[in-house]
Amino acid sequence: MSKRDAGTARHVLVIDDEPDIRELLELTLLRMGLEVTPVGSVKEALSQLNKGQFDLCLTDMRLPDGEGLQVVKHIQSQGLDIPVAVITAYGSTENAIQALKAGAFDYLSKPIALDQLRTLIKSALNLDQAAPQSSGRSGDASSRFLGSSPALQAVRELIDKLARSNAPVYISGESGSGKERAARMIHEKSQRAPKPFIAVNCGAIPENLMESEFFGYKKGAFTGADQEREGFFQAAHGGTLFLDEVADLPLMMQVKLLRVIQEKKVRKLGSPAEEAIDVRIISATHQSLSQRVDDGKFRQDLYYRLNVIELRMPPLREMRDDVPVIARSVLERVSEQLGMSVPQLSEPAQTALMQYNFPGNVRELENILERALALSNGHVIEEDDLQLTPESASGEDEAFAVGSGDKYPLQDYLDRVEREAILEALEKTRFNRTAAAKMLGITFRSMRYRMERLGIN
Ligand SMILES: Nc1ncnc2c1ncn2[C@@H]1O[C@H](COP(=O)(O)OP(=O)(O)OP(=O)(O)O)[C@@H](O)[C@H]1O
Repeated sequence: MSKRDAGTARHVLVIDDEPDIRELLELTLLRMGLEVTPVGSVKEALSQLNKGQFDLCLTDMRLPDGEGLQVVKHIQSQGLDIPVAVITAYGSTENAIQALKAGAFDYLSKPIALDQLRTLIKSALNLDQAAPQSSGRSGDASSRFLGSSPALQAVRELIDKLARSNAPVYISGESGSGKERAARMIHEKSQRAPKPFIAVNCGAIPENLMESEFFGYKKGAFTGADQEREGFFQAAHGGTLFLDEVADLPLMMQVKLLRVIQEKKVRKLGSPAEEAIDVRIISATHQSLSQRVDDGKFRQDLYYRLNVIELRMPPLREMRDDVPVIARSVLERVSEQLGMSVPQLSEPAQTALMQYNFPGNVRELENILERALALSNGHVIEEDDLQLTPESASGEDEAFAVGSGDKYPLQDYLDRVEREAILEALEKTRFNRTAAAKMLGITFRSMRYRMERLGIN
């Protein structure tokens, strides 16, 4: 049917009972050089799926003999490798989310905007890409998750599944547990891999700049806007936008974000026109987002939109057996950077690490090892070089450890107290030195000096 390359045209199954809409869909797809089989019911759809070879399925949600959701579920249960997008009634968020949860690739709301339809089709079939699935980087050590504990295996499996969808993903997990790394992996394993992955720390953008940073602006939109600029959404077009620390978004921005996600359109500041965007949203925070909703700090409607599928990153203490493998890889990387041979971990050092609680997770493990390497003789890392804080070691969390230690010499004792206080503040502020200094009531400069003196990295 395609006028361009009939032999290789991709085949789309279109399911809609309204003749006008079916025709509109069919025409648009044909113009894109695709082959189309239009049907009007769930029954016909299932029978076509059982006998035909399709590259994409586009289904209305409400059909005379059932729901589009049945088609989505059929495709999943039969293990058919076909992306399926659903068409939902205007404003029916529930339906869209239900379909995404059931495994739909994406959704379109009625009335169907043709630019959005085309973008969705291109994204699903990867029509823009010269080499689909060219995500060679997913196997790189830099983007791999090390470890073989059941918790991590489950994460890997879910990442593989999520990479085949366009659904928003919410990644929960403690600070330093690998949330950003997971987001990158989902992107790199997905069809979006050749397009940008834009990571944004929502807590780090001043509130007054947020709108222009996210949506871009036209020249002259405000004083100082001397040239047009793209926002994060435009920059991530075709790819993935990773909203880290999403709980920190101010409420005013939450409303705007929700609108963009719902409409799949953005408007630059100072521009009269909206532009269609095709961006997959992955969000993360170390805080409990549902608690933020309960506290009235996070909009429930946005929470539902973002948290369509949740990926929970396990804390390192739930995967203690993986600590040696991860530690080895960190030591290899750091020693290579320093141009030295890879040091060994002594038995007691390894045991101590495996028993440690790691409030800062893999990132803390990396910091501990980098510091230990500097303190060690360069060949073997001993337990002492690790400088693990006793109150974080497993099983010793009740007592404030410094209190019970030796008070002489006084300087050592005071250093231990100071170190405990600083580490505690750092842990509580997710290793944000500025916030930790504030909590301790000292200046940032003094904080830096004290950390340096005590060898805290
Ligand atoms: N399983 C793993 N194997 C190897 N490295 C890992 C693993 N998990 C995390 N890392 C590494 O740990 C560090 C912290 O990970 P990442 O930045 O993804 O955490 P995060 O949860 O996003 O942290 P934050 O909450 O502070 O933003 C990174 O250097 C990452 O590469």
